[in-house]
Amino acid sequence: MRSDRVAAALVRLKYIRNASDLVSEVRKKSFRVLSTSAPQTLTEAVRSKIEPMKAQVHVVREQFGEEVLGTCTVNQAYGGMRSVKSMVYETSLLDPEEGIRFRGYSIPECQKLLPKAKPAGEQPLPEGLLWLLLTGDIPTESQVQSVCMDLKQRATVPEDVLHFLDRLPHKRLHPMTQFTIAVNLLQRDSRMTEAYAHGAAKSAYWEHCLEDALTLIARLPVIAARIYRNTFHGAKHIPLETTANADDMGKRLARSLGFESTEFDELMRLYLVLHADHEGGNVSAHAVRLVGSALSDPYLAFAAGLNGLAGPLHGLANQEVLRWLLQMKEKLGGRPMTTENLTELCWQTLREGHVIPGFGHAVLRRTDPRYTAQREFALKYLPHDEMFQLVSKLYEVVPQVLEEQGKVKNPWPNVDQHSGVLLRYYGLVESNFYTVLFGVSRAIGTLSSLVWDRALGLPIERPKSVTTQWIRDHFEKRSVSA
Ligand SMILES: CC(=O)SCCNC(=O)CCNC(=O)[C@H](O)C(C)(C)COP(=O)(O)OP(=O)(O)OC[C@H]1O[C@@H](n2cnc3c(N)ncnc32)[C@H](O)[C@@H]1OP(=O)(O)O
Ligand SMILES: O=C([O-])CC(=O)C(=O)O
Repeated sequence: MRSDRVAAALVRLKYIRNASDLVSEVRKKSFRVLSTSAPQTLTEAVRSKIEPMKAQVHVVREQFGEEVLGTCTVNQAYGGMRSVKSMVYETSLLDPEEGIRFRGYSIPECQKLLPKAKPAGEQPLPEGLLWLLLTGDIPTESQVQSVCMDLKQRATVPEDVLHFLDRLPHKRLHPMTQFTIAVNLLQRDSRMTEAYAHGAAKSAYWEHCLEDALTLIARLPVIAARIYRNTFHGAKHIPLETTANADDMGKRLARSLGFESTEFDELMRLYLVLHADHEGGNVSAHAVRLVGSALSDPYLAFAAGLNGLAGPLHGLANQEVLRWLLQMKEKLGGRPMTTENLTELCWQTLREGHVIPGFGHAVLRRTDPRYTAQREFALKYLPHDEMFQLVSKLYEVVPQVLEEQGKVKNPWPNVDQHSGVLLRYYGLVESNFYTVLFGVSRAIGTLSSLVWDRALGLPIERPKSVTTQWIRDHFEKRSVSA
């Protein structure tokens, strides 16, 4: 009965043609309005999706609201809640075997379908991914151009914030610490916080959140470049004129860091796309969701995500990988990169009680497709690079070592195993900085998702915790009464 009423309402709203369409529409990955004219701005496009999506959520909750989505065993509660299905996150979904899909599209599909830089770009523009994540649609060329222009206009950071960053003790503060300081400083510009203070309606939060998200995403390359040049290049900043004709985020990032090659522009585009989103449960995405659920604005929420990304088991692993690879080369001395020599050095790492960085994953059970995409880039542009050859050889060696060790659930490489050698090849050798680049990209996914959290009016997150004593009492009582 309830679903009949829902169907009738949806027919009235033109989301479906008749009640029998309801079930098939619910099964589709996105709920599209039947007749639309293509919106030109991102805000209009998101707006056009909100009511249909709310209707879809409504239908799903009506139909399946009391079904069990996942269970949580005592071991899972102690074990980082691994594979407990207890969140809904719309922008991407991770399959353990296949890897990430952004709004249903795999990485190779995104590389094929998303618009490229004119005239000869081959990698997808991050602005296109942003449109896809926010709306669920592959954008047209002109839609992507509108996002490029919008972000370019927003890509300025107040002088006093830059000067504050200039005065930080760069040699003593990790670039990720400088990065979170910067994002917190920018928080004073939050439109969402301002709107909340002026009594904005809950139904309008998403739009303020989107405003903040776009401004923050646009500003992050400027901040990243400032930190990079302050920390590693004696505060010699790249003049603004140099980036004036950089019309997309990838190129702007490359140029403001101080790199001039079009190949590096392409690498930055690819990098920003690959690292953007990895469903909702990873540390950075979950931190953004959690903090945002208290209605902390996107700046505060994203700063929390960055702090999570800065951990060595998560985003910082890319820094650790490059260090480990360089140590490995040093330990090899002049010896060749044979299977035997590399196997021995991997065992040495394990015997010292360390993880092998860039291998393993909490969810993936095969080679990360983000690794594969970077490997393809390397095969095209730097096949003879010695460090790439080391990474290639480790692809053969490490999984065997980890299998033999016997405790790792996934012996295959993840995204972080590959990024450093690409950056290093083009001269970005300062591995301490790598996670900042990861953070610039992660904003695209986590903030898109945050906009949807507000659009759907998700409540404050508050799972129930229990104590070890509670678990004992609960299950002991149960076995007595059985
Ligand atoms: C962008 C990203 O965040 S991708 C991940 C980046 N992180 C890394 O590359 C760091 C190296 N990898 C790891 O530490 C892990 O594989 C993680 C953190 C990614 C996943 O952790 P988990 O889900 O707990 O992995 P898993 O269930 O396979 O762990 C089982 C055991 O194998 C160990 N293990 C997992 N990966 C590795 C590895 N690469 N090298 C050595 N041991 C490992 C774990 O430490 C754990 O040991 P313990 O039982 O003594 O505590
Ligand atoms: O999914 C995870 O847990 C970690 C990861 O690869 C990411 O966040 O990119």
